Amino acid sequence: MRSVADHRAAVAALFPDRRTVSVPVPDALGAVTATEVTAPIGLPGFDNSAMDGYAVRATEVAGATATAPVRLAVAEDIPAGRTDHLVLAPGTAHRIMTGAPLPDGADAIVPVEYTDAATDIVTIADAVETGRHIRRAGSDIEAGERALSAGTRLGAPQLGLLAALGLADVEVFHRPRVIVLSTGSELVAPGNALAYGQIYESNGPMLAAAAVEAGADARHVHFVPDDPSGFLARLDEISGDADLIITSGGVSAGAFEVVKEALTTTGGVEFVKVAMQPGMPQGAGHIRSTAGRDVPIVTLPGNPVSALVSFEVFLRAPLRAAMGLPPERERITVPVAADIRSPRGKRQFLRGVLGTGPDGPTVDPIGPPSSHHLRYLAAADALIDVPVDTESVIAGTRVEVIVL
Ligand SMILES: Nc1nc2c(c(=O)[nH]1)N[C@H]1C(S)=C(S)[C@@H](COP(=O)(O)OP(=O)(O)OC[C@H]3O[C@@H](n4cnc5c(N)ncnc54)[C@H](O)[C@@H]3O)O[C@H]1N2
Ligand code: MOO
Repeated sequence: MRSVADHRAAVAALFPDRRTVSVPVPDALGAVTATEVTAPIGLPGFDNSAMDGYAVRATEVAGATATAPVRLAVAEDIPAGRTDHLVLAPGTAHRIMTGAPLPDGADAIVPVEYTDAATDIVTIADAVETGRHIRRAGSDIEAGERALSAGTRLGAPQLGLLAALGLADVEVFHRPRVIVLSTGSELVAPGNALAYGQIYESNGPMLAAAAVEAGADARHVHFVPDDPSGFLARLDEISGDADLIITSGGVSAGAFEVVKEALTTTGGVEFVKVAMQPGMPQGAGHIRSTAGRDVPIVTLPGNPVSALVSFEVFLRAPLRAAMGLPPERERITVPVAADIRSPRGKRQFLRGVLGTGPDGPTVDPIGPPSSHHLRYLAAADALIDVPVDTESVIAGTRVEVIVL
């Protein structure tokens, strides 16, 4: 049997080197910058008002109080969006709105609340110091400064900054397009009635969600029955648009193992047993489309827990690395709250729940080890990584845990 580490290396080797692409900023959510982004303009781009009010010379309103207000003629209205350069003549004020350009000569803004809001002669009942409520050009970022470092994951605020800088496109690492194809003649799409012996297809949406959660551009397509020629035809259809295909099911030892049967005939995919539980039967390689495209393919076992644990163990890290993202899952070593039995010769990834004991964090194994117990997988927030040569772990022993 192949070790987990060796199969991990085989899967990682399928991923091509990171590729840089330029994408429109609105489409870049979740991507990682491939290069540093330098501000092409300063922000703000011009001195402007931080308040709705009146642009003044601070010295001219220095003595203003409620009982001894200052009156100034309102010479201009400056709403945001005015693009002409204005000059504030001595002894006047300009009515100005938030974000509007500051007229030359003005050095402070009196908020409208401290005035009578007049449009001809404004009565100002409070003094303001020089510079008050003015947003200076370049006070957020200067043109030529670093706006984002290379390797930044683009979330909403980063996209906002890029847009504010007037950048239409951004250089990012290509996010692999992942397509998930489930196989199984027993499968029925959720929302339809089940006949006896049928089950709802859950691996497609689950694995696509796992890939999206990892950062990839992933989707699942409608499953196919256990028919090798139909399976190969579907693979060919989806291979034009995928950087990675993940299949589920049809890779173990019985009859009607559609994935193994079809891809053993075409070649290019190696089927192996990996010394782990769940997730023993695995396959990895490339398929060649009729259009001549070689697409990496990873064939996961059909048992739902096996499929998702296999994704965690083999696919999550290389997928993230391909997009410039760190592996992200934290590994901790904590005492286990109950005894564990583990199969000889297999590295076990057991579902667990993190908790707190009298001496700090602990992990509690939940559910049986067999790989159809989706319910316990859904309740777990950790995978307990039991080494291949360990057959039993006594409660209280420290174990390595992958925090989900
Ligand atoms: N004689 C042997 N039998 C099995 C072995 C073995 O070594 N010798 N390995 C077992 C192990 S371990 C696993 S894991 C499974 C893997 O089998 P396959 O990858 O061939 O998967 P299937 O047989 O197609 O399905 C297994 C199981 O999972 C259900 N399933 C499949 N696809 C989906 C889906 N998309 N959504 C929900 N559930 C799915 C399927 O109905 C089966 O119950 O083989 C063992 N057998
Ligand atoms: O390897 Mo299977 O994944 O144990 O059920």
